Amino acid sequence: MSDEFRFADELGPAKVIHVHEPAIGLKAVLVVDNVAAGPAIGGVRMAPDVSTEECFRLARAMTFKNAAAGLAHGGGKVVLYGNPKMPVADKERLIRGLACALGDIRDYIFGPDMGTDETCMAWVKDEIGRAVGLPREFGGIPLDEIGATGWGVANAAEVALSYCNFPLAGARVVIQGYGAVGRHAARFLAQKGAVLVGASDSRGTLFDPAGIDLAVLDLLKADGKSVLDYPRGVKSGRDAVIDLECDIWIPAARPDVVHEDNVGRLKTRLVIQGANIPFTRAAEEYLHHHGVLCVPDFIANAGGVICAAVEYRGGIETAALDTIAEKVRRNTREVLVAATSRRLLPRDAALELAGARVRKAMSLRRWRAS
Ligand SMILES: NC(=O)C1=CN([C@@H]2O[C@H](COP(=O)(O)OP(=O)(O)OC[C@H]3O[C@@H](n4cnc5c(N)ncnc54)[C@H](OP(=O)(O)O)[C@@H]3O)[C@@H](O)[C@H]2O)C=CC1
Ligand SMILES: O=C(O)CCC(=O)C(=O)O
Repeated sequence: MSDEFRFADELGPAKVIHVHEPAIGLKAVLVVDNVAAGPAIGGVRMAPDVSTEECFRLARAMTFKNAAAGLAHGGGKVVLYGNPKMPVADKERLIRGLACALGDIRDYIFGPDMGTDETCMAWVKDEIGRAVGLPREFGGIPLDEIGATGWGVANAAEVALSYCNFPLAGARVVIQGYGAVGRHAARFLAQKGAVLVGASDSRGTLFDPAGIDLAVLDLLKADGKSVLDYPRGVKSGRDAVIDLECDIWIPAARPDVVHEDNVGRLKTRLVIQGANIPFTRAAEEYLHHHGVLCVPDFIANAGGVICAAVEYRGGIETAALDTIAEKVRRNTREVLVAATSRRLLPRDAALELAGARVRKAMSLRRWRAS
């Protein structure tokens, strides 16, 4: 029993489901963490090296994110083993197979995450009638296409800057993981006068202190190319993104990229976490003690799931963007006020805020763990 319940604590997880269909090479894990506030929403992450532990940690982050945002949803996540860039017919077969396997788990609502997008969600909706982050043609709000999470990240950055000693206009930004979250965060920050000086992807890092032309980089990425194909700047390995000097550093890729052994290399003044669980606690503590403000993931990157919740209730894109700005700004302010006035790690202030809401929701349910 101890192995199956190795992640169990007073909040969850409610269900851990292992999906295996050898006939189509389908291997996946669903973690439904906590459903006190309502059915869990959280994306499907497709990558070759995911794990059950990563899935649990991401599902827990969704529990806190959804509670902090005041959504009528608990937290969950799916990891799907495979290369997200596989031929589209193979990917469609896997996603449709996954949807069918989990069709009866009604307390989980599918959404997009790394390696999946609105097209994948359309396949899920077609199979089981239950998905968010859908294409417009299905009446959805395509959250990655409109940059819902990047919009929230940019709003969090604006609020956080009132706790830093520099303006957004002219601020040098570095993005680790120039994908759906990263490129839109760069776009919204650039609209406010910030300058993208560095960006990385799975293949390497680009640095151009003169400022990267977002339109040129976006075209390259849309064409399946790398930041390394950008015509100017200095190119290096993907890990080098940690060393780039900047004012705002935004992780927007995989977990635990910054940890106690490399955090000392960061040369920045503000971190806004676009990715889920991108820094270890030890790294956040290090930054805190060195005066670098770090806005935690489940506060800063809630834009995507807020958009998904608005879509789920039949709302429209402008309502989603307004709701994201309002909720992310309010939560960022609340967390930073608590953190500065009580000298807390911002993550601890955020956990207090979200944890209290989860526990309150649990206390109102018949079945509760505490
Ligand atoms: N999409 C959303 O709305 C939300 C996403 N998030 C989180 O944001 C993060 C990014 O998600 P999303 O933008 O959707 O994902 P995407 O797949 O769209 O983009 C991920 C980016 O990270 C790069 N990347 C992948 N692996 C690595 C690596 N090992 N080192 C460096 N870069 C890497 C990819 O490179 P390449 O282009 O070469 O593939 C790509 O540029 C994830 O943590 C996700 O959970 C959080 C909230 C909502
Ligand atoms: O895509 C969704 O439904 C929710 C977004 C998500 O998974 C996340 O916030 O990490």
